[in-house]
Amino acid sequence: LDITEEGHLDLQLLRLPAFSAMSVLIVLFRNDLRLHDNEVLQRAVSSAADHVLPLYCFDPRHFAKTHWFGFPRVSPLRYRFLTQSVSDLQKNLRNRGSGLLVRVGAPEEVVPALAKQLGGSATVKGVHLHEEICSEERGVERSLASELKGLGIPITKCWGSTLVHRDDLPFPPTQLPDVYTQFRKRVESSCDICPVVELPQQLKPLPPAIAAEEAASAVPPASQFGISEAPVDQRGVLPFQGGETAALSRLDEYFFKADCLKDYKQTRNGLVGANYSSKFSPWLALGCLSPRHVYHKVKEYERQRVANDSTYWLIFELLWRDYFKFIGVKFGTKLFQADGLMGKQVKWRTNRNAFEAWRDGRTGVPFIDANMRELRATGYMSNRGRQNVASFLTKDLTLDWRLGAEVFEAELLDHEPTANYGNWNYAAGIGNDPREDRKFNIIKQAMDYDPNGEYVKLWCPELTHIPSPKCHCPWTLTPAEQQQYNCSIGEDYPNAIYVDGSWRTHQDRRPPQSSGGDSYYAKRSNVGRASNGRGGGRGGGGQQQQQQQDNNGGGKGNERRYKVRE
Ligand SMILES: Cc1cc2nc3c(=O)[nH]c(=O)nc-3n(C[C@H](O)[C@H](O)[C@H](O)COP(=O)(O)OP(=O)(O)OC[C@H]3O[C@@H](n4cnc5c(N)ncnc54)[C@H](O)[C@@H]3O)c2cc1C
Repeated sequence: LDITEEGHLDLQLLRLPAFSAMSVLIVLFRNDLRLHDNEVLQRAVSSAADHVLPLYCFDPRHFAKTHWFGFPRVSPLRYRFLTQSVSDLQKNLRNRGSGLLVRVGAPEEVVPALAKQLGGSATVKGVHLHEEICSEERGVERSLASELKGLGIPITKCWGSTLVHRDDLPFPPTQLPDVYTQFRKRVESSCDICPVVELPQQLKPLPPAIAAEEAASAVPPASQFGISEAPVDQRGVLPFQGGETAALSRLDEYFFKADCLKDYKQTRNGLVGANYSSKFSPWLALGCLSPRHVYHKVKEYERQRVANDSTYWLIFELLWRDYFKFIGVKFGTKLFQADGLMGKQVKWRTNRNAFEAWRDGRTGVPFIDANMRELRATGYMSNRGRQNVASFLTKDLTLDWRLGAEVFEAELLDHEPTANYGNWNYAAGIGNDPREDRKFNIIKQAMDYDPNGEYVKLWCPELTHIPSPKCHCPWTLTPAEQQQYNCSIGEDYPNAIYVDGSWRTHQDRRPPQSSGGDSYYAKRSNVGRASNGRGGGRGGGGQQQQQQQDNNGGGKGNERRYKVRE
């Protein structure tokens, strides 16, 4: 017999098999793949249950086809990021005396089967999970709840993916303002951000009956879902590694080691390099990083180093993420419909050749091609790039915006249904705020944000010898220039499938100065030195300017500020 120092019989050490007096809570992980700030896990481990069983289901439906056009739903890169995240979670749970059972199947089938295996409601006292927003995920929650009801097992849901808790909103989600600025101001003036939830160092043990299966369980190989191995491209802005461990280390690197947060607002629209923006999005999307944790780290940075426009702006951007999540709550499946949030009927084209040229980075418009090739090769594209390729697809090619959203869904490491489809609604001019309906001048954008052509040449090496700004509009090259720059248009690099009349004025811009001081980054960091103190760069222009700065695209607003500051 195992007797503890106090002389009590230790049932745990006896390793008794599952019996009816033992109680278990199942924690179903979905897009909350972390231990920090995880309320679901915290509630389960502080409950009266003897055992907590963390579970992740690889649901084959996630790896099937996209809804409208039947593209493969998850790219190899996205799959790799997911499996790295699940494996990291498993490792971190094991380090705290727990573990993660990984099974393949739909949660509404896997969880009831597991509950029965453990002894049904006599043993399993509940299933805990984070609540999701969109229709598919909510459908899973409903089916799961109904299956478990049949077994007499309750399901408990928690809200945990936004910075501002849904229950703290100063209005019901159905009355979410249609203008982001109004949402932001009301939230800023009346909401406190919840503190992060702490977990004990030692978690509750797994049910003994499952321990052996858990020890042997691992993420399924990509081939199980017909997904090929992910490529590695050294040109990527960051070697994105899935999981909470990498997420927390990226936060520490960006905020504290490289000290980039103080310049974020000036650098966030850059194109090449790891540190111009946070790159938190892939980890936020899978819940490897909690937005509340990011918020409290910003506050720590502000106390220790500096509080300025940039530190504020990162929270401002996280609120955009929240805004789209609450749009998802308010508008439901409208987010995914051709007519969008506004129910606006637009005659979209579906020209296959044009779409494939866009998707594959062969449009002959370098700024578009570079961005699409980066997405394909790395699973990431900058916000500036996303706005331009989305505008080009919907406003220049007038192709169905859902083609673009589904390509992004398949390929973006950070795909979140609300952020992805919400931003596409705005780009296509069918969102809930008509002021977000903007057409980007692709050549102006390319020349403003990539004045030396560094970005387009990184992803379209065919253009290497063409000086800037001509590298942004190769269709203007004479035959002699094509020969001189070793790039035959139509052979080495595609003919442009579309050239907009409004690009002409920018095509004739003079080449940039060759001094390093002309680069986007140099300009931006000089601007950064000028602003100090929270809100310092904001109040001056009155209501109208503020509205422009709040614009999701930052297109027109940002361009204007950029010029003024120059
Ligand atoms: C057509 C289109 C589709 C998009 N799809 C997604 C998507 O599926 N998932 C996603 O996270 N972002 C999406 N975005 C928003 C934005 O492009 C990315 O969040 C950003 O580029 C991620 O890089 P970062 O983490 O370095 O951003 P940072 O500039 O460092 O911003 C910090 C965080 O704020 C949030 N954020 C910033 N801008 C937005 C925005 N416009 N909408 C929602 N959240 C925002 C993100 O969580 C981001 O990680 C999309 C934008 C467009 C135009």
